[in-house]
Amino acid sequence: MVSPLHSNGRAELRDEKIVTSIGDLAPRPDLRPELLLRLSGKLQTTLELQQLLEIFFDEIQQAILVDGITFHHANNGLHISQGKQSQHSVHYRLQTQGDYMGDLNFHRSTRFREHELANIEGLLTTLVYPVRNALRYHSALAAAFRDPLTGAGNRAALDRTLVREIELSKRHQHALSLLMIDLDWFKQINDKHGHSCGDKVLQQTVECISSCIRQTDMSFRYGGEEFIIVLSGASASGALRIAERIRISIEALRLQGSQGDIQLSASLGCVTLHGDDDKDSLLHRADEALYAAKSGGRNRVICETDLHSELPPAKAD
Ligand SMILES: Nc1nc2c(ncn2[C@@H]2O[C@H](COP(=O)(O)OP(=O)(O)OP(=O)(O)O)[C@@H](O)[C@H]2O)c(=O)[nH]1
Repeated sequence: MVSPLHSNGRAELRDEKIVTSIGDLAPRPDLRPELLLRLSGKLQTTLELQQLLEIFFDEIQQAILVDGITFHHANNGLHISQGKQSQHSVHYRLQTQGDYMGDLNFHRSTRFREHELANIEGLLTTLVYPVRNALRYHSALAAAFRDPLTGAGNRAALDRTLVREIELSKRHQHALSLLMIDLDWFKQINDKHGHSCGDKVLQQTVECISSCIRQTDMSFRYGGEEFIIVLSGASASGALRIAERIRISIEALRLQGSQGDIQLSASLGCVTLHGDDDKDSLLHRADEALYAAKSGGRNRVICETDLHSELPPAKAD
């Protein structure tokens, strides 16, 4: 059912309604049937949420003047806006058969009138199922790029991200750093406490890493107990600070295994993009730095600059 909730007296004036299904909201007489038909047809041409809302925003202008719309999905962090956000807004929660499908706000500099709200609701009936299909498509796509055990990005996601971030970094001349992280003596944890305990350690490691980085930084599972962090905008010194923070946090984890406490530590390689780098050369240098951290005693961070400073000085002729 549609249940209005009015709240006035704040900077943003909001009305709130819930759209539960197409059946709840019958199209109103002052919406031309051909408009609804065309809108429905256009909304079926894409599964991309961004494009869907673009089409919706453009088309509804023929029935009602709206300055902007914003869509927000609390569970998967989606936030999309079209047009501009004005002082007045009306808010709808979209759901079908109990499935939450996001929140949609309509914005305007003047308050919406009753018959306009009725029109918006009529228009919304065309959007409910296309949004549901787009959300399912989005989830399927996200799952294809996620490691199912830890929720970190998988190798395919890493490849795509690195190619994109390297290109952006070169185009906009901002720094890009990468950390390669490998848990120390992980085989012994599996051997002593069992494989499922090892799995939990991997999950907690990813949680720990996520708590040390920004939401915009990206973490990936590179191999069994090996992870990559892509730090967009981070210089070598910034990346080193983050790497140390991760190393200390992993060492501080208190984990209980089937055979007693687990003392965890990790080794990290830290590299920063050079002008002539591509994805493979960057990963190769990170791997070298990580190898040096392992052979240097583990539970440490090695930067590529450390590697070079260890090289013997060039011989004078
Ligand atoms: N539980 C669990 N173990 C895994 C998974 N993937 C890989 N492994 C294990 O990770 C272990 C990696 O062992 P090694 O490569 O010898 O590395 P390590 O014991 O950490 O030693 P160093 O890296 O040299 O410090 C192997 O025993 C793999 O079976 C997984 O998804 N779950």
